[in-house]
Amino acid sequence: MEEEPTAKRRKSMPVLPWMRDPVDVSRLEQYPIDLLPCLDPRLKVALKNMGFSSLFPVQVAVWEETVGPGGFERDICVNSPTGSGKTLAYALPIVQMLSTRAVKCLRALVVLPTRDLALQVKDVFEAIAPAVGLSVGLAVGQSSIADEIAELIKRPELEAGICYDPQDISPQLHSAVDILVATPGRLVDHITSTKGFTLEHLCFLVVDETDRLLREAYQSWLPTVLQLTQSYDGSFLAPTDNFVPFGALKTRRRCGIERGFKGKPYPRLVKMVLSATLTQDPSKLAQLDLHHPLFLTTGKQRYQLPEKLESYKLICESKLKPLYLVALLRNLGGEKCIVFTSSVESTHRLCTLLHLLGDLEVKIKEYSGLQRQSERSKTLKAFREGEVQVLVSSDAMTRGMDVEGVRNVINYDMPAYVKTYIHRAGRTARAGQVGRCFTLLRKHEVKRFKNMLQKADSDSCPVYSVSSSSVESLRSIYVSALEKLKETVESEASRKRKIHFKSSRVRKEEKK
Ligand SMILES: Nc1ncnc2c1ncn2[C@@H]1O[C@H](COP(=O)(O)OP(=O)(O)OP(=O)(O)O)[C@@H](O)[C@H]1O
Repeated sequence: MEEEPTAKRRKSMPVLPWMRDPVDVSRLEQYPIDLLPCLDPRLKVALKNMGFSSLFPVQVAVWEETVGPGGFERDICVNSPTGSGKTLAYALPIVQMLSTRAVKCLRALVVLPTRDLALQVKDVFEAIAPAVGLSVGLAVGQSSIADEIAELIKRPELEAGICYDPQDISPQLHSAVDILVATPGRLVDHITSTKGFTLEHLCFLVVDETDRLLREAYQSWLPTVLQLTQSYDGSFLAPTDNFVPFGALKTRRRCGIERGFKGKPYPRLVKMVLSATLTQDPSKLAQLDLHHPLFLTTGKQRYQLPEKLESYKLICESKLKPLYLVALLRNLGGEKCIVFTSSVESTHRLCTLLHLLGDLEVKIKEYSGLQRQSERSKTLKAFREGEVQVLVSSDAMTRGMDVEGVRNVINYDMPAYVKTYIHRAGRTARAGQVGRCFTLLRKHEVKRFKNMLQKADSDSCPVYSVSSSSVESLRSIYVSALEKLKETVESEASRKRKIHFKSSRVRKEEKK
């Protein structure tokens, strides 16, 4: 669940000086890839193969401040709406910078809060990095640690029949990847126990979904990474050694307006932190130990919804809420849709109930933190491929997920915080596409919802109505579906109790 500072804390919280003078990304236009200065032609081809012909504004802004005239002089903090293309905004400059590397070693680390997100980001790197001979690895615990190590570490070829002392071969172990996409837990596992795994050559650290990652300590992954990458040896690839014409790209960073910056050496480790709801809390940001950060944001408001998102509210009778949902889903006529609930339990209950109501001609699946990863991945794949049209999801899954063709998001339960609204709604209307977000409200929630939307710079949220006859027509099957739901939930609970009892008995017997 997203959390927000209370109004009192928000008022008293000072904004860091560098956050008061941001670069406004909304003033930039898309930029044709063909004209982008300094872009390796092989990457141009890779981007075209992805179907991209121009860079989005946030990607142009980051390019300007990194590969472009900004020259990676400062760490980059990006606060830009969901679906605005933040992944490529950091992936492209990193791959461009590493494209000239001579020796393979781990130079870029991207950390994400969940495995599904990490897989998604790895796919973006995979679409461009191989074009310039770079390899990308994944450390998320999807496979066994041994398999992961085999992918990440290159072992020397040893002669058969000879016994080697593992201590002797350790120095000859090398990274098999240039870029690593990781979740914090598995990253720490590799740091602490994988022979040959080292961050000593790291040039780029990306903390995506920063506010979410900073909220949870995850085995102190951040202090550990920072400690291992602190010493400066001057080996950073300063991009400004060769003069390059930047055309229309410009930066104000070279004007020397930043006090105390001139003459500072390049940091060996460049950090890029990004979110659609970047924290402004100084104590949280301090954990990142940013080097002269540059803040890139969109517009004046702290939170921004995608430009082509339409928000609607659907006011329902409390007891008949599921029927309003069914009526709404019928109206959407099989368009891809994500339904968000407030907890993993209600996700499961709602999904079961929708199946019991059995009135919809769409395939509905549950997607929540209560399920095994393999099950979740299977569901997500089916949703991506269009075999499943409706995903009933818990909040744990809201952030970052990029599924093509999601036209609608439904908040079955009203989100508690504006940040949650932003991340949920942001699963649609991505990359400049249109999308709709419906929020089911009980009468007493209407005012709170209105106040919440104002924080997201959105005043427009018309009422969406479903016909009362379509709700009424479902009443008769609803009563029996509710009874069946009760039975199903009880039998699942008793099955779980039995499994729990059996496994604790086995454990006790093993101890004897
Ligand atoms: N230059 C581009 N041209 C066309 N499509 C693009 C471009 N860059 C990114 N996209 C597409 O835009 C979509 C959103 O990108 P991405 O997932 O990086 O957004 P995001 O800003 O990280 O969103 P979130 O905050 O929800 O994580 C993706 O489907 C991606 O393929």
